[in-house]
Amino acid sequence: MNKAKLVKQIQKKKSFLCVGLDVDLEKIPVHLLSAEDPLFEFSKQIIDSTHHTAVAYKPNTAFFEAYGIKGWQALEKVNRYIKEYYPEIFTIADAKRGDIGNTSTRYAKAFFEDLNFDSVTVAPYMGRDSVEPFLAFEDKFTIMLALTSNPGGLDFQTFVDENGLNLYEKVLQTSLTWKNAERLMYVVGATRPEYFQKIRKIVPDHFLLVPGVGAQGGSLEEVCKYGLNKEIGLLVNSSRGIIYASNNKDFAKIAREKAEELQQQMAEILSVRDSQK
Ligand SMILES: O=c1ccn([C@@H]2O[C@H](COP(=O)(O)O)[C@@H](O)[C@H]2O)c(=O)[nH]1
Repeated sequence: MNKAKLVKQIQKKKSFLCVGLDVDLEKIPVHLLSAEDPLFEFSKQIIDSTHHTAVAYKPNTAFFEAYGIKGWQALEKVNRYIKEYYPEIFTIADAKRGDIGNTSTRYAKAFFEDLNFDSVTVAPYMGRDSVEPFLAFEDKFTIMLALTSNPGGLDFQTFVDENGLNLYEKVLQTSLTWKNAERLMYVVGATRPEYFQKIRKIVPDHFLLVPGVGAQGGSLEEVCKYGLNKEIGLLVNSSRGIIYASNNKDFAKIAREKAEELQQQMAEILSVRDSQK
């Protein structure tokens, strides 16, 4: 998918919601455990009940990989289902890959060609040659970790160098010099709203994937204050806050209500912003 299609969908739905599919068999409603493929069945019902509110789905691959071959098959089925029934929706394999060049090429092929995701998350720690193989794929996006939402995110990412630059700033600045840098997006945690203004100065035009709203306590309003750009430029993710809002038979209905709540807050923020233009 290209950026123009993503932006068009965001404007049409008045939403920049990404629903995270962190499918844990210990958390899904018990009646689904007897389904032939519970990982897929749960994901499918969540997708069918939230697709009108969401512009992206983000299966976290760990939750599928944990179930071995069956998990990989379910992951492939989930992406294929979205592509078949809701082709306008952007898909993110949250896999946090990255390795020496020839290995990264194989990871990129796995997620972009074999599994056909629109994007994959990548850790930047191994540098240019570990990320550029992902960027070689046209109409695919590489979402690089910049400033993560977890408490340990500050262990290294805010380390300051001799020029006074935080590590996450160095990562952002350096990545802009890489080939096909326009195919980058960046992960910035919703739990770090005080950093968004600085980050937007370095990457004013790139999309930011923002996890941490909902279960991790991040605030949508705070993120939007400096995170929004002229094309909206945000994909705000919520996983547990939507998909596990109920673990009874009504889980899909409740997930829909939670997703609608977030989408309505987004529409409201966009309408206030438009009225101030
Ligand atoms: O900095 C990061 C990077 C990735 N994640 C992932 O996003 C979701 C968040 O789930 P919630 O249930 O909405 O908290 C999950 O898959 C994480 O692995 C992140 O949280 N922070």
